Amino acid sequence: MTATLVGSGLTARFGDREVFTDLEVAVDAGSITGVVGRSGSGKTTLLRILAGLTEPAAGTVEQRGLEPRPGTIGLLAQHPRVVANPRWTLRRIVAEPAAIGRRDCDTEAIAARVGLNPALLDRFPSQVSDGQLQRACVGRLLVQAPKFVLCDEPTAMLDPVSARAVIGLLQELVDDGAGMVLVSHQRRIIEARCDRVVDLDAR
Ligand SMILES: Nc1ncnc2c1ncn2[C@@H]1O[C@H](COP(=O)(O)OP(=O)(O)OP(=O)(O)O)[C@@H](O)[C@H]1O
Repeated sequence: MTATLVGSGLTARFGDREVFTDLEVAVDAGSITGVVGRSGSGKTTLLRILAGLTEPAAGTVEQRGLEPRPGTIGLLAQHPRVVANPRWTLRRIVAEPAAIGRRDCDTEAIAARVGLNPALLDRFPSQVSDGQLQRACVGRLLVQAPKFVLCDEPTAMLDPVSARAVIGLLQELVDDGAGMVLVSHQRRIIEARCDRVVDLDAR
């Protein structure tokens, strides 16, 4: 059975404001579901609900065809600095999922795979650029190897070369069988990469 992450009848509400109502979203293993919509339409809120970080006002999120276990969902944020622990070196950020699972991790090899100079692994987030930090976060995802990856504008902070590299690495995760939800304002990326698209403006 193909593993699928499914959100059914999702409603998000903050105070009196309903951000979206009765939304259906699904992503199968090995495919990409794009999420588009104007600023404030609820893209980040939807990812947070799918990740279990925000409770929906109505609706359910389920992982079908999978044994529930920690680490099945990975997140890649728009602003890596907001999510990266400032007191951890990039080495620890990259290797932490392996440490949690008591697995070995060849951090240098991961750094090479994501195009991060291994000399940067012993620096802290404040000592590297946004692009370098985002590459470390992608390396962490490669170590985590989640079944589903939720990406919130993962290239918004990056120059075009780094952006292409990050998209290529994310595509590798999908080619290896992960299901991905990709929020992007770049219609070109959405049209080229996504198997399904949820348009929060078309509702
Ligand atoms: N914790 C919160 N409390 C109150 N309102 C919130 C909260 N989080 C989000 N909102 C509101 O919900 C709406 C959707 O926000 P969200 O960040 O999901 O939009 P978005 O589509 O990701 O926007 P952008 O493209 O600008 O990142 C916005 O009006 C926002 O102000």
